[in-house]
Amino acid sequence: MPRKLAAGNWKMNGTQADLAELAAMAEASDAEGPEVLICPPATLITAAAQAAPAMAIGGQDCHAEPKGAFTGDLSAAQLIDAGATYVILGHSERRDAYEEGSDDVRAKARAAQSAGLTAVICLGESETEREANNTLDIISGQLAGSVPDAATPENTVIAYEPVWAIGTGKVPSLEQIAEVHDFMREKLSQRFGEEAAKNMRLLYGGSVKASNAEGIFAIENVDGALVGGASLKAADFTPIIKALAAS
Ligand SMILES: O=C[C@H](O)COP(=O)(O)O
Repeated sequence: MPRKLAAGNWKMNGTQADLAELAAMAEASDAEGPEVLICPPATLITAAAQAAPAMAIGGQDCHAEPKGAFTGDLSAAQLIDAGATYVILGHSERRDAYEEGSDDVRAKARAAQSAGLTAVICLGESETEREANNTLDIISGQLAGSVPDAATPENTVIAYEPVWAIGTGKVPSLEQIAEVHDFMREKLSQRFGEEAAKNMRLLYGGSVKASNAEGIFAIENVDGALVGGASLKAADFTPIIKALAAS
């Protein structure tokens, strides 16, 4: 069984003053428990890595090219240089706002993995797609299109994040989460083999809170969570880490 992962995505939130939260979160991280990852804004990666050496630190995006004239972008090697070991790719906020398609996500994931980062590749259906009963088709397409052929349990984590559940307080039923996670595990198994698929961590993301974490973590193919709003404060994130440790 892979080591579980409690991941926090701070999105465009946080300044130096918020690093104090990391120290409190780090107290809930221990070598026996789940791995804890925080992906702060890029401006805080180095300081976060120094402030919380027991936790993993990640970026929220990277460019597919290793360097060049890409104003405002960051390469995978630059994230590593700053102290990151993970990078979130294909988050729906980037798929939507920057029109990133699965081909773009796969190219970025290849660059990240080649540089030595673990890519947290996000997928998820919109509310319209869910209502039209297209969820599994969407997941299948995004999984096939976004995950590089060189994916391994070490360099890849998959995060299922229904777009309609992000920041809304709406959460799929436990049966709906289980259905998608079982489906992803099976698809990964067909492509990468049973052993690799079993060890590739599958996270659920979308309005995870202390109050719903226990139920979500009890689902067989959920290996952790990608948490947005509830990862900003130790008081909110620590109970989620503890629920994962207890699952
Ligand atoms: O990356 C995290 C997700 O977008 C979930 O965000 P949320 O926990 O605020 O719903």
